Amino acid sequence: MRVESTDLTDVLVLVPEPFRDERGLFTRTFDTEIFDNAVRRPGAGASFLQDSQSRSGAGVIRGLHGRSGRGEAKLVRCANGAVHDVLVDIRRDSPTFGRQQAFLLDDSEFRHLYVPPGFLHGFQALTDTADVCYRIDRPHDPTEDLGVAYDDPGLAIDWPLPVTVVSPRDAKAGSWTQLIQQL
Ligand SMILES: Cc1cn([C@H]2C[C@H](O)[C@@H](COP(=O)(O)OP(=O)(O)O[C@H]3O[C@@H](C)C(=O)[C@@H](O)[C@H]3O)O2)c(=O)[nH]c1=O
Repeated sequence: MRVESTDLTDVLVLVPEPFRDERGLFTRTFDTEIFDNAVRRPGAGASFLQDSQSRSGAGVIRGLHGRSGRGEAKLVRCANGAVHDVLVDIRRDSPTFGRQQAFLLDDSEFRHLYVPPGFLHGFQALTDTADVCYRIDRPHDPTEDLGVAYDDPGLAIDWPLPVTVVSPRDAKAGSWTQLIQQL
């Protein structure tokens, strides 16, 4: 597994190295030792507590979601299909505060994102079926949900496909301006 830095401070891309043969492929999707070395924090990899998977149809957007309090660290990958994944840094003390970056996550390169606490996260499914798997380091708690509208003009995220479906929660999410006032 290779580790790449990104334009966003502390966000990493973990790139597995699949073994391919006539049967298909085998890939290790996570390696605690490599991850702990990359974030320079022994035990960091073992701290992921919940694994989740969502399935979306083409054009679906989920997000932008964040978490209040001490936030949550996340590992995100696309196990089936492809997604356009977007992160926004909401850490006021970060050199990349307010900046966003998009990543293609798919089932051919298997790139993973390591997202530390303090980010908004969202994605759009690019394929008829897109399965996104993610691990978090704190149990899910909806009382800490933060959200910003995926089409907020202050963020002006360039989503690649026409939007097909969003959840009722995401459809009524607040603005980027409102969020930064409450940080
Ligand atoms: C996120 C989550 C949801 N749920 C429940 C709540 C709800 O009834 C149902 C669907 O939840 P949501 O509509 O919030 O799912 P979704 O919109 O897919 O939420 C996810 O979006 C992406 C972008 C993220 O980054 C994730 O952290 C998460 O916020 O599943 C859990 O039980 N555990 C969880 O960890």
